[in-house]
Amino acid sequence: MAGAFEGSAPDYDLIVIGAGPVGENVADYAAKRGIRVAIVESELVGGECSYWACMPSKALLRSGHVLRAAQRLDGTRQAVTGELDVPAVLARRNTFTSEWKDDGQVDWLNSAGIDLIRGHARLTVPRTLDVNGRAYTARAVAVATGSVPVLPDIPGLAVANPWGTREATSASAAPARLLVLGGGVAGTELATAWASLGSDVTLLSRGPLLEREEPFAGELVTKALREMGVDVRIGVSPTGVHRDEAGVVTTTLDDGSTVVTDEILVSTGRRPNTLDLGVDTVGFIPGEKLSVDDTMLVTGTDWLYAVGDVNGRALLTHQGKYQARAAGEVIAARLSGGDVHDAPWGGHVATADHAAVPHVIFTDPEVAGVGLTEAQARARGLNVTTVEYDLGWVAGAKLHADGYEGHAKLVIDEDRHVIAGATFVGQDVADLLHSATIAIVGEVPIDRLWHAVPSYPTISEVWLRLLETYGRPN
Ligand SMILES: Cc1cc2nc3c(=O)[nH]c(=O)nc-3n(C[C@H](O)[C@H](O)[C@H](O)COP(=O)(O)OP(=O)(O)OC[C@H]3O[C@@H](n4cnc5c(N)ncnc54)[C@H](O)[C@@H]3O)c2cc1C
Ligand SMILES: NC(=O)c1ccc[n+]([C@@H]2O[C@H](COP(=O)([O-])OP(=O)(O)OC[C@H]3O[C@@H](n4cnc5c(N)ncnc54)[C@H](O)[C@@H]3O)[C@@H](O)[C@H]2O)c1
Repeated sequence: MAGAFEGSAPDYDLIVIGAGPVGENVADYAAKRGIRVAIVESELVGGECSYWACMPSKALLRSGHVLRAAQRLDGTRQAVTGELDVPAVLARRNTFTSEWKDDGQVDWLNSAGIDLIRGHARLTVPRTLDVNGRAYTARAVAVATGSVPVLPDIPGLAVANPWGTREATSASAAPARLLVLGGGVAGTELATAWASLGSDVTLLSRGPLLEREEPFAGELVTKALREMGVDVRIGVSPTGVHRDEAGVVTTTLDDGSTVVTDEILVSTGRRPNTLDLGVDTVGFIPGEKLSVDDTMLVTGTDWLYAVGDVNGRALLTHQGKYQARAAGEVIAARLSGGDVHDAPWGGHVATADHAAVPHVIFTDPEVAGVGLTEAQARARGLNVTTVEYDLGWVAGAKLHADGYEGHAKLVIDEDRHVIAGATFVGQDVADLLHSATIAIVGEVPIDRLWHAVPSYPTISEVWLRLLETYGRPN
């Protein structure tokens, strides 16, 4: 491999482009194996998740969740009679973003022995990239540049100065009226957050909410949002947007109606961040994802890796970090001539991306899913049975909230007699999800699950109820 540098030593063994959660983990896991690593970052070390996505959005959501949970309990309801203190919630959110400063993350890079190069990186020739006009060489390069929001082509939208998810997670005050465009994960979470913080929210969705989930998830979230006062409009799309001189935004819909708000949030999906990255030099179309194998090696190369949102496999921090652990270690192993464990479920592959991607949507109720929905399983041709149970009938759930509303569903692969997918919707179900992830990744036979006894009285007793609904083995 040294021949690629015409006799001169490369600057690094590995250069990672993008110091989001994923890039940081690629660098860390590679550096721990003793190779020389640098990371390039054009904005803040810590990436989207830390400053404009996961952390601030969850901080914005949490206070409303806690207040409503208290209001659902007789006895506690009487003790909690006020409204949220919005400036205090926003100030608490700011602490979770470290006030949008990355000093702590930079200290961690230093302590991990990873060099930081500030600037925008572009691939130029194999194993070489340009940052601020200087060429850096490495034996391997890992791209972890994340994703960027998609702005739909709606007349007037771009010039109406819309909010993206960055503005919606970092705003310093609640707009009096907010229109949210897009009924996916970000749209439903941010509609919940800003409605909790006092905004008068209208949520527009061209299809059912959360359509990649089991249908009951979107139905329960729609009902709950409406009960919170959100005007959820399904099956409509904007035909035009106009912001007047006073800053008021008027959005015209295809049913002829108009919505007047102070801000419009666009949360209509994201695309891989590859537009200005030089990916054409490795045969990819700028703006499209970098396709990879299960070790995150980019198709058609033997030195370039793509990890996290940028490879399009799962736009989630924890799943990207899982890929990063595998990629960091396999890069180090390949560069140092070590053993490579790339068989399915080996230490150097992200096999779970295909079978068990856990995700939690922090609406109220929470939506927690892993593996395949029934529709996805049937589309893959699996021979499946499903079982469902009303979480409101579980004693542990009744203790969490008076009139608890929630639902659970398992998708069972009958040929392998294991769980292929699980979905839980309800208050406080997020931490229940990992039990299902373990059952799917561990391919635990259904019959054996009868020996995994949930504690009484917890929400996890829904596992027993689901098994009883499915039927006890002979
Ligand atoms: C509103 C919102 C809420 C979310 N909430 C959750 C959640 O609760 N849980 C969850 O798991 N996921 C959540 N996500 C998804 C999560 O944010 C992403 O999956 C995660 O940030 C991806 O990490 P990454 O490291 O791949 O990319 P990013 O976090 O986007 O980091 C990429 C980094 O690369 C840098 N960069 C880009 N191009 C270059 C370049 N050419 N040169 C140098 N640096 C460059 C960027 O500045 C950035 O710092 C949320 C997303 C949004 C939008
Ligand atoms: N809790 C979490 O883990 C969390 C939270 C937020 C975001 N995320 C991640 O970020 C990713 C992006 O989130 P997102 O909500 O932006 O995307 P998404 O794909 O979840 O939802 C986008 C929504 O916008 C709609 N849409 C797309 N184009 C449209 C158009 N032209 N007009 C009207 N509606 C349109 C889609 O039908 C969909 O309902 C998600 O895939 C998710 O992985 C995760």
